[in-house]
Amino acid sequence: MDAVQISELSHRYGRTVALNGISVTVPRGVTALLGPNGAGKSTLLNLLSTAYPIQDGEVVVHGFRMTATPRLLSWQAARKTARLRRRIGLLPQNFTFHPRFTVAETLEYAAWLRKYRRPDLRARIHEVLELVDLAGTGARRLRELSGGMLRRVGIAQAIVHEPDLILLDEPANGLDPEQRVRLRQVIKALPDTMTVLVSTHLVEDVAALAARAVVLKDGRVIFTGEVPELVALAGEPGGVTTSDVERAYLALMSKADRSMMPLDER
Ligand SMILES: Nc1ncnc2c1ncn2[C@@H]1O[C@H](COP(=O)(O)OP(=O)(O)OP(=O)(O)O)[C@@H](O)[C@H]1O
Repeated sequence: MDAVQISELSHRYGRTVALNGISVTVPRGVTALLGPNGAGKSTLLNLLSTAYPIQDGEVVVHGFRMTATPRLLSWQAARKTARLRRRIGLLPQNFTFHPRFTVAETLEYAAWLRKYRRPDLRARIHEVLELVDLAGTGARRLRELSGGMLRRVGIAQAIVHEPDLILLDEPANGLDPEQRVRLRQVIKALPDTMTVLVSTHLVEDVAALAARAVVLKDGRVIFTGEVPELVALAGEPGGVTTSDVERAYLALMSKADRSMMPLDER
């Protein structure tokens, strides 16, 4: 059974329909969540992370079922959400922590927030810093770090409590090319027991880091499957280089645009 199962999930902000009844499954490993601005990527990640309550539809994350709950949460539902939250790690789009915190303090705080208690927390932090290519930086203050390093601290705080599901919202946004490459290497090296969903609007991220992709447009899923299947949609057999994926992505977008036009204008 796939790690994450999403059924008929919808989300509105007032009159804006951000997600329009999407159904999709996500297996373990790295999946790219691709789509243009406003497609609904952040909304989906916020719903999966339990940051937003579910309005309509259902999500099952590693065996935990989440559905719309009445405004007045029962204490059992609140406890269930709190338990699930400990199994999830989120790097939001605007991740910040206190600039005077050291890297190690930031991770200790993130672990405490998730009620992750281990007598050997220091050893876990050491292990995580190695994983994100920040070994030896535990005593440095966040304000001294570069943007790329901060982003890797962001990934470290998302995985320190050994979650099953990691949600990374546009982690490479605004980084220079070298830092982007480094960040992708870190994401690719995450343990394959984890389910990692990485949102991006950069097609090059997909070719470089994910085996699978989910493509969203206007709150709908317009593709889900292996990256080579996405490339094959462009009608050309072959590799999964950035330009292959880019061609396929553009073909998919224009096909989706056509399918939303009145019939006589296609
Ligand atoms: N808090 C909000 N209030 C009102 N509308 C919102 C809010 N957040 C998102 N939206 C709208 O919902 C739709 C989906 O937005 P969302 O941020 O999920 O898309 P996205 O794919 O993450 O876009 P981006 O790549 O720009 O972050 C957009 O039309 C957006 O304007």
